[in-house]
Formats: sequence, C-alpha cells, structure tokens
Amino acid sequence: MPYLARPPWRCRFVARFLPSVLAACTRRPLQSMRVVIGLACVVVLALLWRDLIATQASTEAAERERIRVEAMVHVRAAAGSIQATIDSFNFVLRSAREAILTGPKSLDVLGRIVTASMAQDIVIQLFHVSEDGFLSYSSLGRAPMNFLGDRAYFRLLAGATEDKLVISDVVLGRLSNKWSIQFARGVRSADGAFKGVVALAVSPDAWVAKLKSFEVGSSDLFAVLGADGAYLMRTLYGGGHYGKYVPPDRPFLQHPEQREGDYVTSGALDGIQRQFSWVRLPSGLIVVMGIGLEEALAPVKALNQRSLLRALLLSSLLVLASAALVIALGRYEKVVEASQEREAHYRSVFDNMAEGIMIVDDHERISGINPAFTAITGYGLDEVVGRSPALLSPSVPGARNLGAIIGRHPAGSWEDDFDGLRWNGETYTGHATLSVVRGADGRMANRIVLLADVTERRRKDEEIWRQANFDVLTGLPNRALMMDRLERMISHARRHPSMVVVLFVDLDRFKPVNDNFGHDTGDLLLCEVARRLEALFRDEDTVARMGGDEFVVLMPRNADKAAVEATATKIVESLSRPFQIGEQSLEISCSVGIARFPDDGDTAAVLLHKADVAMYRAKEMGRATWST
Ligand SMILES: Nc1nc2c(ncn2[C@@H]2O[C@H](COP(=O)(O)OP(=O)(O)OP(=O)(O)O)[C@@H](O)[C@H]2O)c(=O)[nH]1
Repeated sequence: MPYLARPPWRCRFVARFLPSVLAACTRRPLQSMRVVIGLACVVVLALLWRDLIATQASTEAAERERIRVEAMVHVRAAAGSIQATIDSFNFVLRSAREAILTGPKSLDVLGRIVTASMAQDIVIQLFHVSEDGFLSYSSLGRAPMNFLGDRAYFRLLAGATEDKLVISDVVLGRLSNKWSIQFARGVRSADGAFKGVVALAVSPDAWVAKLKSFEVGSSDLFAVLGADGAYLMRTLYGGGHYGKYVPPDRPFLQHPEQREGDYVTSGALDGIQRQFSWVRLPSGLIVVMGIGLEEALAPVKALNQRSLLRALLLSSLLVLASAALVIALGRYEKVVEASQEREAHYRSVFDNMAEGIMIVDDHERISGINPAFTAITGYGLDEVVGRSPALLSPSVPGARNLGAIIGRHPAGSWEDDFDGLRWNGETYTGHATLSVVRGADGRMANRIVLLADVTERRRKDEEIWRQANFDVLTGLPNRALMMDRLERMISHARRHPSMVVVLFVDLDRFKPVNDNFGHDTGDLLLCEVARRLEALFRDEDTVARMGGDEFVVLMPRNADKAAVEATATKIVESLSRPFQIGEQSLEISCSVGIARFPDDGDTAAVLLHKADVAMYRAKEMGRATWST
C-alpha cells in the first residue's frame, strides 16, 4: 500500500470546519455579515493602533536621537570655547611667569594688561604667590600680607618636577570673599629654583553665565567638572554645588580613557531626566551638557497626543458605525425572519387549502398553482405554467370554458360554475371564484382563482330540486312547480297581452282500478296517463300532476274558445282509449275543467280554482267530458 503523507494540521482543520462555516453563512447570511463586520472592525482597530503605537515609538526614538546629537554638538562647541579660554589663560600665565623673572614692574604692567584685556567679570585677578607662600602681587592692587602657601595648587606646584597647568577646585577667596577657580603655574628661575606660583583667579559664576548660550531649554544643564568629578561650574541652581561632586557612577569617571560620550540619567537635585553628552578636555576638565528630555520631547509628545486623540476619535466613530450597522442588520434580520415565517405560514395555508388555487397573470397565463389544484385537475405545475386556463375546460361548443369566462371578466371579482376537463380526459363540474390582486399603482397584477370540484354537490342540488319540483311516480312537474310556472306565464301574459289556458284533468272511476287490480297497477296506469298527456302537448306547455288522479295542463298562448274546447276533447278522447297494463286492458276516462287568463281570473289560485270547479261541473255532467 503506498504511503500517503498526512496533510498538515491546518489543512485538516480547514477541511473539517470550512464546510460547516460555509453552511452557517449560507443559512444565516445576515448574522454572518454581522460577525464579519465585527471582526473587520476589530482588525481595522488593531492595525490602526499597532501602526499608531509603532509610529509614535519611532518618532520619539528619532527625536531622542536628535536630542542626543544636539547635546553632543553643543557640548563639543562649549568644550572648544572653554579650551580656547584655558589656552588664553595659559598664554597669560606663561607671560606672567616671564615678567616675574624679569622684575616686579613688568608683572604689574602685565597684570594691568591682562585684567584690562580679558573680560573682567571672568578673570578676577592675576596674582603671584612667592616661594614663601605669601601673596606678593595682585592685579587688584596692593596685596596685603596673605598666606596662600596652604592652597593645594601651591603645594602641588612647589613639589612638582614638571611644568604644568594646575586648575584648582572652586575656592572662596580669603581677601575677595568670592568663589573662584585658580589657574596656576609654577615659577622657576633659570637654575630651576622654585620662585612661587603665578595664578589667574577666574569667576566661575561669570564664566558660566557666558557659557549659558550653549543651552537650549530652561531645564537644560551645562557644567564643567574637575577631573575628579568636582563641580567647577554649573548653569542651574546657583553656586550651591561648589565643593560638591557628581555621583561616582558617571561614565566619564568610570572610563577615564574615553574622550567623550553620552548617557541618560535623572538629576539628583531636581529629578529631571536629561540626555547628557560630555567631552574630556586635554587639561582633564570634563564639560557636560544635559538637555531636559521632558521639555525637549514636549513638541513630539504633543504631536503624539494629538494623533492619539485623532485615533481615539476615529476608533470611536468606527466602533459606533460598526455597532450601528450591526444593530441595523440585526433588526433587518428580525424583519426578514418574521417575513420568512409569514411567508412559510402563507405557503402552508396555500399548500394545504382544500380549494385549488390558480394564479393568472395579466396576460391571462397561469403563473402558479397549489397542490389542491393538481388534485382536482390532474395537472402539475410544469404542465400549466405559462399556459391559458382554457386548457382546464373541454373545447367543445356550448361548454362553459374557464378560459373564456376569465376572458369575459377582465377586471373585478366574480364566481361561476364551469365545465372542467381533467388531465386524464375526465369531465367534471367546477366552480371558480376569482379575485383581483392590484399592485401599489392600482394596476391589476394578478388574478387569483379558487377552484372547486362541485360535480357531486351540483348532482345533489339537482336531485333535491327535482324532488321538490317533480312528481316521483310520473316524473311530471308537481303542484309547486306547476303553480310557479303558472305565475310566470301569467306575468309574461300581462307584459305581452296574451292568454294562458288552464285545463284541470281528473280521472273518472280510477278508484275501482286500485280496488280491483291493486295499487301497483293503479300506479302504472297513472304513469301511462302522464305519457299520453305529455304526447298531446308542446314543449312550452306544462303537464303536471296535482296529486292522486288529478293532472293540470298549462298552455301559454292565445287560443280561441273552440280551439281550447277541441284540446279538452282531445284529452278526453286520448284517456278514454283502453290502457294495456301488463296483462290487463283497462278503461277509464276523465273529466276536464277549463279556465283562461284573463277571462276567468287574473291570479294562479283563482284560475286553478275556476278550472277545478269547471272539472266538477264536467263530472256532474256525467263524466268523460269537459266544462268551462
Ligand atoms: N294507485 C294509486 N292510487 C291512488 C294514488 N293517489 C290516489 N289514489 C287513489 O285514487 C283514488 C281517487 O279517488 P276518486 O277520484 O274519488 O275515485 P274515482 O273512482 O276516480 O271517483 P270519480 O272521480 O268520482 O270517478 C283514490 O282511491 C285514491 O286512493 C296513487 O298514487 N296511486
């Protein structure tokens, strides 16, 4: 058996659940649409926010990098400026050293030149401390007896073997009572003997004020530190830092081999987070520039906040729109469901109605039927759709064709019987009830025809009618039908002035027939009498049996007296001829009474009574005759 690799689990998962998902979507498309809208909304929101967060993060990162570069640019510029100033201090100190060795006068001249040429607010004084540690010269004026031999820079230079620039920490001047930094160099004679120290006292506050131009914002910080991390100058918080040190974890203290670098940290005093860049000068001083991140990032943060608000607004609108759409779809789904339920209900009524239903369009073509229609006519939907209702009736002359009836009633409702022809050729009596369905514009859209097979009902109606109107024994119209016809003849004769003749016929000596030959023979005789009477008259005449051995003949026409009497004679003669009933030859006769409209009466009852009276008159005359 060949080895078949199992499909990966994702394919199996999709193959297993996809058909059910598709079936659910097909079954309830609106609900599926709601789910899709909800999911689409979530996906769009997720993408929107992911992009927003990523964009904001990258914008902030780019801004931080820009700030870092800016801090580095600034600190390099400041370092250059400071180094240039230190170089000028060096030049002055070297010159001052030469002047000291030349003579006190030269030093004084130089001192005045220096203090006049250099910014006075930076350089406080040029002074010389002689080898015994006492101040021997100050550019500020006559120097009092002031011992400075205990200063660190003096002791360092007194013991130094090399010629170097020593920069002191910030110290408080004993005479000036001002904070200053001493830039000092040792003075040695040509033979190398120590001749004291020449120094420049520089005001850190004034110097730092000039360096403030390198700052950018109000929370930015600029500082110059000694090689050991002691504050020499700092732009923020006044002079409170003099004599203090930066924390020892700063990278320029940790890595003395590095010339420059940067780091981010929060200020120990103010807690403000800053981006720091630093440069180490050849003299060992460290120049530090810190840009306050909160202030520097404020424009980007404001921009980010605006885009955050925009995204929030957009998300809210999207959620609201989706929710509105989902709610609207939910309501629409309920309406559709209710409509489907109604349609199913009407469909069930349509399918289960006992009456056949046929829908006829405005071109008189069948467009729909129900099962009862098929049960009645034998035709299925495919056999009648698009065809004329005429196929439901026989196409023979005189037939009540359903198609023709519908055609005769182009509008309005009606009901009528029709002659039906089933699919198998069988005929039946149908009853159709037509209703018109109109569109919103009032024009006829369809006609709905209810069909019923009324063959049996019509047969029973006919039977009941016959029983009510005809004599069961002879089949002749009975008294009720005779009276009805007489009244119709009279009213017709009134409208079209003419006569109606009433002949009342009573058999003579009929009772003995019953008595002698039995009631059945009497019945047969009555039937024969009826046939003979019918044979004597025309179709428009009525021969009726009143009951017992009494018959009435109605003749709706003008007839003179002689003609009527001849007819009465004909009756008497006809019924006087022997009747052959089975083996028996029976002889009877009859008496006839004559009455005429309008001469003898103008109502049915009066005429009948007159004819009856005349008939008795004929009996009295000896029977087998007529009387008026
Ligand atoms: N066989 C039969 N006899 C009937 C029927 N209806 C009535 N009769 C009888 O018909 C007879 C009619 O009575 P009459 O007219 O008085 O008898 P009649 O012998 O003809 O008498 P006259 O008319 O005076 O000559 C009665 O005996 C009834 O019983 C019926 O339906 N069948």
